[in-house]
Amino acid sequence: MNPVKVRNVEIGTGVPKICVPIVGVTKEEIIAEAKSFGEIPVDVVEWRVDWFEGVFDFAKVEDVLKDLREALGETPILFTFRTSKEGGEKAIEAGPYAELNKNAAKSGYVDLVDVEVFTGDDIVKDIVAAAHECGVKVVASNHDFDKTPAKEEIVSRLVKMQELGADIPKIAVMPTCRRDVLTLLSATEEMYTDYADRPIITMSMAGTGLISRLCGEVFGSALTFGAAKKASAPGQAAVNELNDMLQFLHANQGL
Ligand SMILES: O=C1C[C@@](O)(C(=O)O)C[C@@H](O)[C@@H]1O
Repeated sequence: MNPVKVRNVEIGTGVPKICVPIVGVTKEEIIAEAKSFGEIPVDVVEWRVDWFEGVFDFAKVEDVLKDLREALGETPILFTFRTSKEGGEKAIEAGPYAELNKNAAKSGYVDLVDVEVFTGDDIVKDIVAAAHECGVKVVASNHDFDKTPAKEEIVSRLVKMQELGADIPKIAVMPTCRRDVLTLLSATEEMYTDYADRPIITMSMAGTGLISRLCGEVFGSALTFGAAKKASAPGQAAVNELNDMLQFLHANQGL
């Protein structure tokens, strides 16, 4: 297992890292939210740029990124355009999607970019190469907001992300019953133990799946999303409580 180091944060060792999403619409909202993070335990900030009103004008995106970087100091920034196909706010064609992510990586303001693995293998490889050229890490992702695929399917998607060169494979799935949560955890354990040579991120969404956002240290998920103001997906707990739970589980691993 090779941890991924972004700024001063090591993803893949010890307590799962906490990522807090920003889902503001205007520049003012986005920067105000970033400035409010001073007191809370945040390892990584995700800017969900698909919520931003100026997302299709890169000059506006870069203008926000510059101020975000200033507001966040050394906290790593994960740049994410979540497409409407995978639960995000807006649709985008593959070409502009690739351009946006490559421009974000080139801007020098972001540390990680999220790339949806089902955008297409060639485009994913192209974004990965461009990001790596700028020293930016890639989180490959996949989301199913309706159901939980079979364990073998979850593992094979995570393996595919790894093969395409992503630094951190990630999958979020919706449980339709309690057993689905076990399927996600079992897939996580299998990927972590048998296939992964890098950190992975997994979660089962909504209240039923919340347990999966707490126990990553046991089953092998290296990072978990918590909410500061507004959650970006169902099942994200408040970040202070989330941190307490992670610390509790970590402190008692030696029992
Ligand atoms: O991929 C993810 C995970 C997520 O969907 C969640 O369930 O916490 C939240 C998104 O903002 C993020 O990009």
